[in-house]
Amino acid sequence: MTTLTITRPDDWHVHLRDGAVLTNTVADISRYFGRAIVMPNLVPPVTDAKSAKAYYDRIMAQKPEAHFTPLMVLYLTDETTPEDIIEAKAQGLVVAAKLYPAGATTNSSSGVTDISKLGPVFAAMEQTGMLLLVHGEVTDNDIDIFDREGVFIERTLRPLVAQYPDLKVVLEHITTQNAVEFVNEAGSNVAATITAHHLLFNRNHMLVGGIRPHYFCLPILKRNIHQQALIEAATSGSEKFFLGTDSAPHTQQAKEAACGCAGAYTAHAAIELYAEAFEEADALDKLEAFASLNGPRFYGLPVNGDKIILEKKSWQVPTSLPFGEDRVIPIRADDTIAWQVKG
Ligand SMILES: NC(=O)N[C@@H](CC(=O)O)C(=O)O
Ligand SMILES: [Zn+2]
Ligand SMILES: [Zn+2]
Repeated sequence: MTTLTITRPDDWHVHLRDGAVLTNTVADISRYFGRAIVMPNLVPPVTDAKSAKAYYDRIMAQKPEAHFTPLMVLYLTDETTPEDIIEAKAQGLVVAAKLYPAGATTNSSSGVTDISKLGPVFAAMEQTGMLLLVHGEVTDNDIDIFDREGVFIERTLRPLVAQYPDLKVVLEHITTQNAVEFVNEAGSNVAATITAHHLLFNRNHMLVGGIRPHYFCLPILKRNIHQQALIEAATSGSEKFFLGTDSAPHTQQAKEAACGCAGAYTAHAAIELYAEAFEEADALDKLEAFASLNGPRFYGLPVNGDKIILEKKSWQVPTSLPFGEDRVIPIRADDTIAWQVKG
């Protein structure tokens, strides 16, 4: 049987949500990931050291596998102060702060309305070495949803990166060739995460033969030339690109609705789906750097000290999975995945 042994990977972008569903999301994410950057877009959001500690404790109360550590993130709002950053950094659980342009995505109504007012906050992040994670989409009604990432890069991100050259910035869940080019051309302080679903799918998967709500996520799946650019970036060996699942569960009812929520659930089989994408690109030898080495290097954290083993052994994904009192439909539901993690 074909096997692949890699250093234990980390997930640099995941939504675990809160309440009863933590039982399911924490079990899935901690199965083999060493660490996960836990997104703060709860209602209300995680905005300071105190709420980050409380959320951290709720995650740890689920008794994740011993190899797992959640890394916490502050949600930037118009009210965030430099003191919030300094206090969170000193507390030690928070490693990054997240910029959601107001209204860009799920639970982003408290997001930032005027980025120019956050100057002192970005300066404090630069000084304390706290990373800035960015949901990179503009929200203007007149900008087409397929163009929102590209416009955000030119209008907001390029000037921001120029203004704060020492700020470490991760452009999250990139979906376009424009984003790949921007990150490649930027300094070593700029990196990006790429999801498994943006490597495996393009907008045809979501829209041909019927509308498939479980493929609907933000930033939205793009045309195949962009998918190809993401595959090339992830498998290029460049240290600037690393694994971030953006596994973002919503209940089956919330997805299969007249106005369905954005988000795809991949935490049930994350590294397995990435392995498929890398195998398809004939680049399995590049998976370890992308999944296990580049992320910690960029965050200034040690690489995990142990290994996991992937086996080429097809398995059937269930029709749905438990999600608190509800069900979540995972990516590849009722279909097979070619790889399995041993043990
Ligand atoms: N990716 C998504 O489609 N949804 C995420 C939010 C986000 O990461 O933008 C969610 O929280 O549901
Ligand atoms: Zn996002
Ligand atoms: Zn996300």
